[in-house]
Amino acid sequence: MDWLTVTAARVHSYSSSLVSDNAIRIIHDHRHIMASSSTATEKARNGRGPTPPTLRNPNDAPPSPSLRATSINRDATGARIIVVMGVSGTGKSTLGRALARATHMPFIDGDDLHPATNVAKMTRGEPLEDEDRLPWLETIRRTAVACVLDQVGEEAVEAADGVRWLGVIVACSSLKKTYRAVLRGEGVQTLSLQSLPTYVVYLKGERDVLLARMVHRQGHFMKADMLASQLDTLESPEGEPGVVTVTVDMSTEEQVQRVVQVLGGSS
Ligand SMILES: Nc1ncnc2c1ncn2[C@@H]1O[C@H](COP(=O)(O)OP(=O)(O)OP(=O)(O)O)[C@@H](O)[C@H]1O
Ligand SMILES: O=C(O)[C@H](O)[C@@H](O)[C@H](O)[C@H](O)CO
Repeated sequence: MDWLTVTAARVHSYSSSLVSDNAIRIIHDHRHIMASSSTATEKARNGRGPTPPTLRNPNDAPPSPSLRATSINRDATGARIIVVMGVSGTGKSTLGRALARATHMPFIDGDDLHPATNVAKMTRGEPLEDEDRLPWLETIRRTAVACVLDQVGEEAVEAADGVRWLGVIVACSSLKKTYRAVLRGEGVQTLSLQSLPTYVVYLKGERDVLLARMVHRQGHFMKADMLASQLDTLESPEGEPGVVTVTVDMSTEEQVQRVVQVLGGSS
């Protein structure tokens, strides 16, 4: 078995006990997306076709210092989770995807991990409560950790800012301080990586702007009349460690630039 297979098998066995099938699908989708984006970057850089990804056998000699700095080692040193948070309609999915493109990190949309019962409840216009959100938040943390484990030993692709970003971007409302604690790994049982550093990008916006966006948004289960409960539930993360605030009146590009400026290179 090569290292890729070992990694995939480990993630699968890890995931099967702690992470849903949907999460496994998302991780595998990311592998595909990352492979495509690496290929595109490679082609753009040297005008040639793709080169196979560099996969390291864990029994090989330790990597040179320069390689160690640009790949996730077996303890996932250098990797981090970046959570994009805010109430409904702030642009978490939009910014999360844009950040993933800019940094070549994989992206997990927390909405894709809601159990059907949560989606049904929100579709009926009923706000979620702590007991609905806590198991979902644990699933998000475990999926993010599994996604990082899946990258162990792989070289990160250099982003336009020259930084090789390691880890995963997650979009999740993360409305309360206790929810963010779960996303940071507090009290969540995982097989490893309890200390994977977690940063928060806070999308901050005024009610009127968000309401206008939600009213105009088509085909989404979360309707505009849910905004009030979202804002009532929100506990601002400002003042907590590792938080970058961006406002919803900034363009997505400006938001990406701000996050890259603050978090680029730090881990
Ligand atoms: N920076 C921005 N400027 C203007 N419009 C934006 C910006 N970011 C996102 N939008 C728009 O706002 C709407 C909500 O964006 P998005 O779905 O990404 O938000 P969200 O926080 O993920 O929402 P939800 O949590 O309800 O799924 C979309 O129509 C999107 O195109
Ligand atoms: O914590 C929550 O109440 C949920 O995460 C919501 O925020 C929705 O999932 C999201 O807004 C989708 O529209």
